[in-house]
Amino acid sequence: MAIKEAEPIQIDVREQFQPYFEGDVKKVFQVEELSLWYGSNQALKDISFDIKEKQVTAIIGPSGCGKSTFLKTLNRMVELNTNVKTSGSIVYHDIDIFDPSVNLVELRSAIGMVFQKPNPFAKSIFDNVAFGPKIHGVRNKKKLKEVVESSLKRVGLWDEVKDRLNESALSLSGGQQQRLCIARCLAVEPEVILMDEPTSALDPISSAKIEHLIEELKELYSIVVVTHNMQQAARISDHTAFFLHGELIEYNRTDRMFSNPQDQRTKDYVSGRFG
Ligand SMILES: Nc1ncnc2c1ncn2[C@@H]1O[C@H](COP(=O)(O)OP(=O)(O)OP(=O)(O)O)[C@@H](O)[C@H]1O
Repeated sequence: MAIKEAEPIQIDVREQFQPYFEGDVKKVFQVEELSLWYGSNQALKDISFDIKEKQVTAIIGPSGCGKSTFLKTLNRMVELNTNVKTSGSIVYHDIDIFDPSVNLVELRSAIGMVFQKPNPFAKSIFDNVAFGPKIHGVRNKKKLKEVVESSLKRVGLWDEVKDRLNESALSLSGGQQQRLCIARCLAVEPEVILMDEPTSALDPISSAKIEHLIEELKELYSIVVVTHNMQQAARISDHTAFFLHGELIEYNRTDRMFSNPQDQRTKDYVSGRFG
């Protein structure tokens, strides 16, 4: 009788030890020696780190340390301020975003942004979401309706607003307005979403909804979120970057950053000793 060869046992080591296999997570941004000045005031100093694809990266640090500036540099919105100068590079996939050939409208739709204070346009709920696609040339009404519906569904707002799409967006609650702003951002099919303290103007229940949404969205998008709230960073992010006085002090997996920070200044900040 022929002896049957034993089937090799398939153990997916990567799955079991996922957290230790970070090397093959793709990068969406490679930030190299980035510095930025507003006039003569240097707000970012020699920042270098990679931002991973389809993960949530939190930017933390005390007020004035350069978090928002860094975030707005990732899609060059910071240049809407006058007298901004940068050095170093940010490579988005394989494109240097500072290259003069980069189309800023395209860059900013690929890398969308959501702000601290919900800022819907004084237009209907429908028109807020349809705005971006219209600007990008979508004229077909059926297509626009589809985009509006799918974007509102993705942020969990559809059931709440489907019967009042023509009402003003300003009639929504703060938390609903923030989800609408996220839907507006998703409607132009970005790849990256930058969020600048997206819950700090919201009540705890609305904040929890946004946090939950961020967790869902990272399946499809790379998310970079500035937050003052350390518990929030610990809850929602995979990686955390700690900034201080315009410098990147430490960048690590969030669990390690909070359980075993390498730099004394990070230790002090995450334990609430300053900031
Ligand atoms: N438009 C601007 N013009 C000149 N200086 C600016 C401008 N925006 C920010 N700065 C300066 O750049 C530095 C970093 O500011 P930034 O807003 O990025 O910090 P932050 O960490 O996001 O602060 P916060 O948590 O208070 O929002 C600060 O010194 C700030 O005064």
